[in-house]
Amino acid sequence: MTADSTSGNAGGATAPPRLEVTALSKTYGSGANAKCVIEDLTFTVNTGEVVCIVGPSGVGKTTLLKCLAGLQPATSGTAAIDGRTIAGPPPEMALVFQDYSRSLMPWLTVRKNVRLPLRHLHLPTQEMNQRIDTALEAVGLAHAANQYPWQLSGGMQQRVAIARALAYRPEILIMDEPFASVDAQTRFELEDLCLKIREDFGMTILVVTHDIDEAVYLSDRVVVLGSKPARVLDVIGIDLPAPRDQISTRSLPEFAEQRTTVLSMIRKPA
Ligand SMILES: Nc1ncnc2c1ncn2[C@@H]1O[C@H](COP(=O)(O)OP(=O)(O)OP(=O)(O)O)[C@@H](O)[C@H]1O
Repeated sequence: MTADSTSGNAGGATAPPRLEVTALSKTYGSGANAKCVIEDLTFTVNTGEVVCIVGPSGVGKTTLLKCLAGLQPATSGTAAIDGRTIAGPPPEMALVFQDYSRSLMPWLTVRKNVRLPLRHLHLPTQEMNQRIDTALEAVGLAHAANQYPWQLSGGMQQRVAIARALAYRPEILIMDEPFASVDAQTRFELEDLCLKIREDFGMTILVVTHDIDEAVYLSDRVVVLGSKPARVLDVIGIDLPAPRDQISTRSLPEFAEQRTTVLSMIRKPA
């Protein structure tokens, strides 16, 4: 099933999109050195949706995420939250990157790492502690609050990075290949954690991943990118029953069908 990339109404019949990317292009350099990395990208993410972006390696995902996070301007087109063009880091957004080992401070305990982004919110101490406790509880790391990142496994460190984003209570969570560096079992657990976060906190979640199965498992819709320059090939609605389950969902004939749809789209000659 293919959903129209501009209608974006999988999450509600008339609700406007939470995140709206419209004809977004990014060119680095100028003149003879100009390199168009992203061309005319248009897609939406609705409130409470999980949307995955898939595409070939080096497609320009970091470039796209930097534009969405307000860290660099688009060359043309817009990215907007609730209709407001993103011109700087949006306060309602948090990011989780793949490289958790570099995003955590090794000299701070888990608790202090999770507290880092909250310093700027000037919260009363009690509320700050409550947010940290709730976030650590949500990722199953309440017991590790006083340990240091280097005392934890890779999967646990990535949970700390996710807890840090959760404690900030973003309305929109953007994750860049967040589970790429962990073993298969941990990856499944973190995928389920992602779905649980959506249920528990009602977050809108955008995930970049190279893993087609992961994209189908997690998503309400999958945005398929073609490369050189990156452009939207299709937006595919994922029609699988909820709640999703690592064994039963992945065993469904519909899962295999949707996986094949996404894969053939990626492998189709440009
Ligand atoms: N600041 C920059 N100046 C010039 N070119 C850049 C810049 N940043 C990225 N690029 C180029 O844009 C292209 C896409 O890079 P980007 O990092 O966005 O891709 P990616 O999908 O994140 O890659 P990967 O999958 O390898 O992490 C690459 O060819 C890269 O060399």
